[in-house]
Amino acid sequence: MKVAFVGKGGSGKTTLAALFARHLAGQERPVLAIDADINQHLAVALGGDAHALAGLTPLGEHLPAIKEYLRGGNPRIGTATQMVKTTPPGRGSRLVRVVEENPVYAACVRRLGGVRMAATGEFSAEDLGVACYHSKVGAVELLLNHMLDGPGEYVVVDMTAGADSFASGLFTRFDRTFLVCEPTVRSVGVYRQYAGYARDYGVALSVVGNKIEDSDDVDFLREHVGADLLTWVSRSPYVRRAERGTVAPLADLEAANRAVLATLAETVDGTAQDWAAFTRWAHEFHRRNAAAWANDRAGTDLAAQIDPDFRMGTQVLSVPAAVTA
Ligand SMILES: Nc1ncnc2c1ncn2[C@@H]1O[C@H](COP(=O)(O)OP(=O)(O)OP(=O)(O)O)[C@@H](O)[C@H]1O
Repeated sequence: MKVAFVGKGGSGKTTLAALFARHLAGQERPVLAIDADINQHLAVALGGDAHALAGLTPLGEHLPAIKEYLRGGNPRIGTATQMVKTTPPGRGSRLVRVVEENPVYAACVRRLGGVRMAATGEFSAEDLGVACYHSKVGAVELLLNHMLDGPGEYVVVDMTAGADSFASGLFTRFDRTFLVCEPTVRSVGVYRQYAGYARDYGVALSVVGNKIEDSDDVDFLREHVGADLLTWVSRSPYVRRAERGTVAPLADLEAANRAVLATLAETVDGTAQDWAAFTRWAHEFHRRNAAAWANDRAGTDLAAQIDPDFRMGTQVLSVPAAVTA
């Protein structure tokens, strides 16, 4: 399942993405965290030191080699020792799993705070002008396009702030997008913008309130975000200590905030169950459809016999009223 954290700059995307990835890793679930934020702070939020980012080979700087590998080629990514050693079974689109051995991961993925992570790379002078930062994000988009992630496997992406996160198609690649929202007019303003795009492009969006101090904060979010408000994280002394360089075990996070991480995981898994239900429906539909054709009964209202529609996140997939030629 692919999960994005988006929201206004400083709202807490990186903090919550890191906590969520640590929560999943702590439960031995396969997870890959990716820092696709212009401000690359995920490594430190996971518990890496100030030089942690420097130890990561950036995905964004190896786009051509990653492209070549995913096409079935045998490129050099990172150092020579990290080159793929086997010849692929012919050219064509190569798929990757959340956890596997491949030259892209060997070069670009490192374990930090118990979490496997990769990063697009820092914004640099070359990113100004013609080649913008989003060319770096292209490497993540490509990787996600080729990713086979089943239920129970997670890719957690810390996206760049505000409207910039929908300047590339990456924002449409997620099974669930968590919009981190402080109880402020500006943070809610970013939600409104994002909600419009989410509706237009079928993005499953949930709002996670952050830095909540009292019931007024919750009421404010409820008023402005309505049913999209999934849950909220309180202003946290644990996070404050982490900000000063002490990333303590997740067990030390306040219980209510730990419960929020479980809610996020359940929400993501709920999306997976919806897909599983849809897949079962689709198989049944095709089985009956094939049987109807075999018996020359095309035109029977098979779909209606199974189930009229399937709810998936915020979308309802309408099933055709009748099976016709
Ligand atoms: N629940 C919380 N309680 C206390 N402080 C928090 C909480 N969430 C985030 N913060 C603090 O808010 C600041 C911004 O958080 P963070 O860097 O995660 O935001 P961001 O949205 O990723 O920012 P950017 O847009 O710069 O990438 C940090 O100092 C972080 O420690």
